[in-house]
Amino acid sequence: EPKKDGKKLWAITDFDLGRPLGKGKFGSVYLAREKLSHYVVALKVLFKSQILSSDIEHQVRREVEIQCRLRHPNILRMYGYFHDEKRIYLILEYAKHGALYRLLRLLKKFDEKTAAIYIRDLTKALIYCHQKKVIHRDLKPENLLIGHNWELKIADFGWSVHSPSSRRMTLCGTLDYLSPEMVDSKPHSYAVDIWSLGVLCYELLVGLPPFESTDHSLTYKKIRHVIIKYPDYVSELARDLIGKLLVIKPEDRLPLAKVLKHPWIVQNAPEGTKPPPFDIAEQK
Ligand SMILES: Clc1ccc(CN2CCN(c3c(Br)cnc4[nH]c(-c5ccc(CN6CCOCC6)cc5)nc34)CC2)cc1
Repeated sequence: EPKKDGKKLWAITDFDLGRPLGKGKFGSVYLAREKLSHYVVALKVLFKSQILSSDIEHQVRREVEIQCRLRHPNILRMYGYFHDEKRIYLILEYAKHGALYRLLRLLKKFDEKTAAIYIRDLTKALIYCHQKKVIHRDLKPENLLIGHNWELKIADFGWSVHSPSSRRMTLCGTLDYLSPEMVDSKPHSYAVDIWSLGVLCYELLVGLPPFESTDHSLTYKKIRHVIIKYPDYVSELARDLIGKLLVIKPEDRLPLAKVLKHPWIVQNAPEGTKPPPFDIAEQK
């Protein structure tokens, strides 16, 4: 079979294509099965024309080079990639239970034990990323998928970069997860992922991100001054952890290693506890 420096050269003819799993601006993701092994994957198909016209070729290249190198139970695997005349194909791990934001919308919010297990696992994945000098920069429920054991997987490294970076990012996604230094387009580092972890922790417990508001300038203001309101059901320990992550000065944010030792995590997500299964009805 065709090979290039030892690696198998994939082609679309190696796969049976299944149902679309979702559509994005630059392409779609399909369920797919490798013909010989019957291995099920998610095939992200991107259109070269769209990528070139939106000048995000460097972003796609970085997504591939970064995600192919990362091997962690809480990071979605990229097994390989190939292209033809019109399209680029990314061969990704298939996450059986879809995106976390869908589960969050269905359940409204998670109990403190479930949220703590998710935050514990994401913290471990971020420690691994930072050791590999990768900043994710876009941690939010839309980019978190759920595997067959209900474990969280960080996906979509399209916005990740090698640290340190001051790349201006065109604000296309939600502002809710932007850290103060990114809002002010200052050079940013690993600490932006620690900030996002704090935003995510709040959103898992409350169902809405902490700085959400109708108009952008108000969201920016709330981020810059860390204006947070907690519903009374959020425990003191959870508030304490979130308060140590959502800190203006990047260097003052709680280091990831200390997150794993925080009493809210230790008490609610002791080592070995696994995420609960959810019997979400298969809505057609
Ligand atoms: Cl170019 C582009 C196109 C689309 C998207 C948005 N998604 C990004 C994540 N995609 C998935 C990836 Br990558 C890997 N594994 C997946 N698994 C799923 C998935 C799995 C199951 C469902 C349906 N279930 C219905 C019942 O409840 C549970 C969910 C829906 C989606 N989506 C993905 C799906 C598409 C991002 C970029």
